[in-house]
Amino acid sequence: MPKGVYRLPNITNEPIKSYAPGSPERKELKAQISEVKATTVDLPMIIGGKEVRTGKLADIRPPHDHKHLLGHYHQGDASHVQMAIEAALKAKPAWEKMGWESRAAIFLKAADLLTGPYRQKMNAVTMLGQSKNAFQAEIDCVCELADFFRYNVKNMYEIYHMQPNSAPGIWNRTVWRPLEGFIFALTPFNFTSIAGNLPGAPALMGNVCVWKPSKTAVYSAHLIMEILKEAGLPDGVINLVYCSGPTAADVIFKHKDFAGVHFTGSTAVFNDIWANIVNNIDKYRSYPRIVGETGGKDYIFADPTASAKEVATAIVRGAFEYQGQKCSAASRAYIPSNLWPEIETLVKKDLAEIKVGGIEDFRNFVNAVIDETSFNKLSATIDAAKTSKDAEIVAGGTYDKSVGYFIQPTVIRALKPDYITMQEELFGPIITIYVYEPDKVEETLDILDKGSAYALTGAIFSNDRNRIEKLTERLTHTAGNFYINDKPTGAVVDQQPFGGGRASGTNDKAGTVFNLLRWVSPQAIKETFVPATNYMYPNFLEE
Ligand SMILES: NC(=O)c1ccc[n+]([C@@H]2O[C@H](COP(=O)([O-])OP(=O)(O)OC[C@H]3O[C@@H](n4cnc5c(N)ncnc54)[C@H](O)[C@@H]3O)[C@@H](O)[C@H]2O)c1
Ligand SMILES: N[C@@H](CCC=O)C(=O)O
Repeated sequence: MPKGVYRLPNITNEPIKSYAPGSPERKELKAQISEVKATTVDLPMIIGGKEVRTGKLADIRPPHDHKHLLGHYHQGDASHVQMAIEAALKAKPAWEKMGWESRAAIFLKAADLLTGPYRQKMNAVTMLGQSKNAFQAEIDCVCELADFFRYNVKNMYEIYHMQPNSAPGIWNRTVWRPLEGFIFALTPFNFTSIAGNLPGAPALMGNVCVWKPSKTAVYSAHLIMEILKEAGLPDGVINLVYCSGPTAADVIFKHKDFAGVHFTGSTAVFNDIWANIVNNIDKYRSYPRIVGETGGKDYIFADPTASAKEVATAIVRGAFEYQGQKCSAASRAYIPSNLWPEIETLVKKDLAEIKVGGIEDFRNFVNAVIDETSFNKLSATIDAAKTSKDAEIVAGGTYDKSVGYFIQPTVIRALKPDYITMQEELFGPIITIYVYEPDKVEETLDILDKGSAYALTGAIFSNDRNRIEKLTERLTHTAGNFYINDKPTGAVVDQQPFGGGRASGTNDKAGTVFNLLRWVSPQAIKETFVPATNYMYPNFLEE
């Protein structure tokens, strides 16, 4: 237990390195990419601190170069999920007794290992495994993951300082207890930082976890475990299993010690999870915490006074960075007809310059989409738009999977505002534009508001302060992260707390106190210094 009310080290956002030609970090990263590419790894599950190999191997291949083998991972089954739960529950008593400063030190050390000796390995693994270019990898798997680990510590510290008042003669205290049972962290492919944060945040608060990563992000998940182990995380606090989502769900959601799920992924899967938990509600010791950040159909709305160049740049960056595989990616835009001809020309000019290809050529702005399933869905969407009377292809529209899963950045113009790609999340480098008449702003805002089930991110562009105020008010419930004159992607921990409402999730804002509060069950303690010795209160006495 701590003997002192310790102050934390100063915590700031991890600076982003540039990887400009000639920079030392570029040279180091290229060397790491070559090394990771030349090595064939064999990745076990990690349960109770032990490496678990099943011999049932699945390939790890770069999405941009699917003939190349990076290695294998060992697939588990229901018995491994059960083992992971048992290992977590075994580790729980010692972990929850450990002083908060030791838990904090482990995650602060992990952040320093990640941003120091492991920086370029983590970048290389994420770039090769998830097809991210150097900049996209750096902002995700290094900077954002380190920010999550560090700001979670700062936020835990603030939570622990949230203490009640005490009347004379008593001392009231709040104990920020971890939850009873274990947490299930179920993570997506697209952000290594999110994958590390979902088990990391509950663990920091004293919980134990079973972590099932996406099958297309196993390599970076395994490296996060290595770093946490080196940082001193005790065995069994986080247990990494590789099996299908439904296999894990079937064991976990029937377990009496299931205490909560920390999920990021698609809305359909989250709905399935929620229903599964409801169906098993009688089995649990406590009401489980359900935290899920899910899909988006994120928008750009340009007002007739907006700058065409600024809107065009936001479209190109917002829709096509990381191949549009950000939950925040701009995937629908409402553009006034007075600006459209200029915006169309500018977007086409940028897209003519943009290079698409593998991650080793650092000039490539767009890399491959995550897998063949995604490639097939996106190429079918493009083909449907080509033949639809309600849409036309403005730019891109080609694709090729012979070497990697490449989809050319594509702009579709919807000729009616409810065309399918204006409503549904695609998760790829495709944006759909609806051109509206400048005298129809109000009607268009209604279409935007009701046109999709999601409310994750949104951006407005305008050069008129009164309109900015009106648009901000009118669109209040359409986005958990709302941008004025900026693209809707690239939220930074501690600056733009991230998460959305409606079908986009529970909006618990990763990296903040709001999220961490979901992983604790506060206990109020009242201690009386001189206890009462007479049961009577004065009002019962005779006159
Ligand atoms: N709101 C956010 O903060 C945020 C951030 C990143 C990604 N996302 C969303 O994530 C999605 C992309 O990621 P993805 O393709 O990895 O998502 P996904 O929903 O396909 O998978 C997420 C995780 O759930 C598992 N899973 C899949 N089916 C399951 C089932 N039936 N039962 C239990 N588990 C199951 C997967 O194996 C994976 O580990 C997009 O919809 C994107 O918008 C949201
Ligand atoms: N936080 C990221 C999105 C994470 C979802 O995939 C952003 O703001 O672009």
